[in-house]
Amino acid sequence: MNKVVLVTGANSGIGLALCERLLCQDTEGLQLCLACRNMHRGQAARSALLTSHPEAQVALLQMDTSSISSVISAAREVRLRYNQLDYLYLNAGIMPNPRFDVKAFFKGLFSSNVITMFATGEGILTQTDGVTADGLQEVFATNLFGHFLLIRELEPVLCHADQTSHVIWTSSSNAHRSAFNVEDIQHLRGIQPYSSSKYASDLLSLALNTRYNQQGLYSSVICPGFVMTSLTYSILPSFPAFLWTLLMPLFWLIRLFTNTFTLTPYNGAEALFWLFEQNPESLNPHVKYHSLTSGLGNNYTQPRKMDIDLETSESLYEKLLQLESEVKKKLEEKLK
Ligand SMILES: NC(=O)C1=CN([C@@H]2O[C@H](COP(=O)(O)OP(=O)(O)OC[C@H]3O[C@@H](n4cnc5c(N)ncnc54)[C@H](OP(=O)(O)O)[C@@H]3O)[C@@H](O)[C@H]2O)C=CC1
Ligand SMILES: CC(C)=CCC[C@@H](C)[C@H]1CC[C@H]2C3=C(CC[C@]12C)[C@@]1(C)CCC(=O)C[C@@H]1CC3
Repeated sequence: MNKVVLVTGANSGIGLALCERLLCQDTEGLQLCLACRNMHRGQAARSALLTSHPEAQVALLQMDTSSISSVISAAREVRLRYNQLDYLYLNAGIMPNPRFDVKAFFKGLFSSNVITMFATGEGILTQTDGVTADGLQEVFATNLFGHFLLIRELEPVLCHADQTSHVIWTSSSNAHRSAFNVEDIQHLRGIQPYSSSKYASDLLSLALNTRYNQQGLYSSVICPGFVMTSLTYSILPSFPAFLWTLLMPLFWLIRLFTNTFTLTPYNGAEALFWLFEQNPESLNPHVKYHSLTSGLGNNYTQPRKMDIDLETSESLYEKLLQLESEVKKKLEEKLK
């Protein structure tokens, strides 16, 4: 039986590396669906995958996770194309207008917190958020809410009594409880929308397991480590990509102290790939699976307990359900 795998944000970075790794492992038994907001970039990714795996079944799906109508019509298309979805990788993500606090970085360098700072980016990154056409905070809509809506819309192909399906979130070590407020789930009143959205995905994953395990749907979260992709290049915009490459020897050195410097999309996709091979029923809903790379360059996956609780995860879920019904009502009124 072919396994059907849908990946959001599949046209670059960690998402594309995951697709490449999945096809290397099993070209013929997979039906890959690349969900991309930009079809030109999606086509380029599909062509690159088919060049190295000409026999593979790779489909494209247009979806902008920040747009309610786009997610709803993409989900409708998925329901038409497939009877069952085995894996749903929720990987698309943004960190817009990042601000790198140089002063805090140098202060952190000479503190006992230096390893945590390199592993999580804690205390040195803030962002300025935008607002989507639907009136939602952009980071929340793209990284979390669009994906939540997608799961809800895909229930008929994800929930089967006799078969399990696995939803896998690309979260982050930058997901901090301190950045999240259940009274402000969109992070309207803060300067760390990225961290808030990733913490919310950790909470949401737990709530999904509570509500859906009996229907065969399981959810897990991973952290890819620090990976050089367009998302990280944008952190220092005046720093061209080739300068980042020049820093590689320094990063390899840092890797001797923190195995979270996975650096390449291939390494970053380790935990995503590892989860593909696991029985979802055997996984712990309270842990995050980290992609790690040792000083010698060996990849492995390690589970680490998350700083989350059931009560907050349930409150978040209720608020997401409420927002879902509000946005759907608005959409219906618009279509009338
Ligand atoms: N790089 C790192 O160090 C880390 C990354 N992560 C997470 O990994 C995930 C992948 O990021 P990474 O590979 O690093 O970065 P990339 O920028 O390379 O990949 C992000 C992907 O998400 C897509 N995307 C962005 N916005 C939308 C949208 N509105 N609708 C649909 N797709 C969208 C992008 O598409 P497009 O090409 O059109 O922009 C792209 O394919 C993200 O969730 C990120 O938060 C987590 C921890 C560390
Ligand atoms: C010498 C030098 C220029 C070091 C780079 C320092 C920082 C730019 C990086 C150190 C740790 C990195 C990190 C991220 C971004 C870049 C750093 C702050 C993330 C926040 C990127 C997005 C994530 O989801 C988690 C990453 C954690 C580590």
